[in-house]
Amino acid sequence: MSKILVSYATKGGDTKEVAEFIADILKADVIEAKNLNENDLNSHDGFIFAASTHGDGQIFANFDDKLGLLNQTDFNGRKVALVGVGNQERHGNDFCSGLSAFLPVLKKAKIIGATDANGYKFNFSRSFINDKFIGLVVDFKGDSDWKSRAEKWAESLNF
Ligand SMILES: Cc1cc2nc3c(=O)[nH]c(=O)nc-3n(C[C@H](O)[C@H](O)[C@H](O)COP(=O)(O)O)c2cc1C
Repeated sequence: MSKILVSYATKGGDTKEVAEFIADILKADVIEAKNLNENDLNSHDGFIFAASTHGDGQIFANFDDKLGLLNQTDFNGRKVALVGVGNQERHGNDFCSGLSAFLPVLKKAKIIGATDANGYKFNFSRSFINDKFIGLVVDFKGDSDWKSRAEKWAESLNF
């Protein structure tokens, strides 16, 4: 069985809750991104990286600080799924845009788990590419049903 690591960055705890919920379903290890190191990356077969969007559509700083580490990692075809947490009503011009910061540093990874925009209303997101979000996006404060969305998504992943 694949050994999966969920790593998350959160400002106020929303992304932590989402990450732990998903990790529980997949029986995955969980680590906060600020503690993520090379050893963690080398000892797992598949990954879920979860980050909220802050600032002007930026990935939350604690994962921004780890993008260099991810860039140096040879994912060698290993699978990575992405989770963005944001707020479509207040930040509909950049809904979960920060998630897109992972794309340039995940060279050689196989990115899985793209989703469609069903149920969302937003103007723009840098993470919405070719009519798909590049991963799961969660409107934590605006979507009281985020758990069923996240559960379906987690169960659909083929690590
Ligand atoms: C200053 C600030 C800027 C934000 N900018 C965005 C944004 O550009 N896009 C978005 O989707 N959400 C944005 N949000 C909403 C947060 O991503 C959202 O509240 C999220 O649930 C926070 O998760 P966290 O507690 O894990 O950091 C912003 C929130 C704050 C406080």
